[in-house]
Amino acid sequence: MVIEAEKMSRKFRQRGTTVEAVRGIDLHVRKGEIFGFLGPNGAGKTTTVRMLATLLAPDSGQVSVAGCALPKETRRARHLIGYVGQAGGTDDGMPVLDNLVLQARLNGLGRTAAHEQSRRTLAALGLVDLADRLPRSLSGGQRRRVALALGLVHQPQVLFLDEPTLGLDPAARAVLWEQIRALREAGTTVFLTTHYLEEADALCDRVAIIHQGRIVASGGPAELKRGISGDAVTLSVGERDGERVMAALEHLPFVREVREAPAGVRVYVENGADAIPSLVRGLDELGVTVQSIGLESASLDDVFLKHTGSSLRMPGAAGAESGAETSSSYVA
Ligand SMILES: Nc1ncnc2c1ncn2[C@@H]1O[C@H](COP(=O)(O)OP(=O)(O)OP(=O)(O)O)[C@@H](O)[C@H]1O
Repeated sequence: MVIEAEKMSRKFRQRGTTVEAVRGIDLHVRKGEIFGFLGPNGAGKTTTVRMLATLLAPDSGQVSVAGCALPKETRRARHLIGYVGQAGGTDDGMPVLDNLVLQARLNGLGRTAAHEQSRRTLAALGLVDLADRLPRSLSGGQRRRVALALGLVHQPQVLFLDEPTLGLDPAARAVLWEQIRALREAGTTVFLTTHYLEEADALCDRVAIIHQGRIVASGGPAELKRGISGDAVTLSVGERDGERVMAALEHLPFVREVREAPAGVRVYVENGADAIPSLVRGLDELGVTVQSIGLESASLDDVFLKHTGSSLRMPGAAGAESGAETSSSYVA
């Protein structure tokens, strides 16, 4: 394992109150995989990634990264890992190339090696044209790619990325995903935090889901979704009828589970297409009008929902995103 954490915890004390940001988590990340750490705002993602990247000391627990036991071997570990925080870490008053050279020098490379490695990294990420630009003049997507270059310039074995695509449009996000996949092909282990379900699903070999400082599920995205199995049918029935509908549908023999959803209910069944006519008939008998019906395969959000009781997709929630997963909707 390239990253191992056992019972890692961290509290913060602020103005007389204590926040248990990370509550005794275990992590095992294999060499050469993209490992996603998925959770909503405030779940403990940044605190965890900063502890693994030697930037914050845990209160308790055992941590080893790239074969270095922390905190004992922090200095050695720092040469073997790269870290890209949410702020990106660029010096805005310095051209992109100089930023990289400085970063390489800080990581112990000599002057010539630092220049060579900086140019090589810019070329690998398609950033050669930006070498003389100041970071503040770049687009959001370009800045993220420069931040990635800074994390990579000393050729780390393990790269930590804290919300690498936060706020980027889908096209810029897709470019970064390709670059992160290319790192995996080259043997780099990538540990990234995200609150985008789609990102965890599409990019990561394995994920851990964190909620209120605890890991509630972990495994490959497909494996986690198989644990849910079947389809999810979303029925919009208006808030007034939600509870009555839940009670009625729970009793149907082919229904595995019913949960509250925005403006309606979400029903878990083996085969959604087969179930929809019976669900609509059942509601019709109750005198409930169905405004719309959505059919999806179980998603990582369903995994999140199962383990936490809330959805990352609820309106206004951290992970809410539109059109992230393929779904078909019918208006009844
Ligand atoms: N330096 C600090 N002082 C006090 N509380 C902190 C500090 N850092 C984090 N916290 C608290 O710890 C909890 C976890 O925060 P953390 O930043 O790790 O979450 P996160 O999952 O990364 O969230 P986000 O997606 O918003 O970045 C939150 O309640 C946060 O307010």
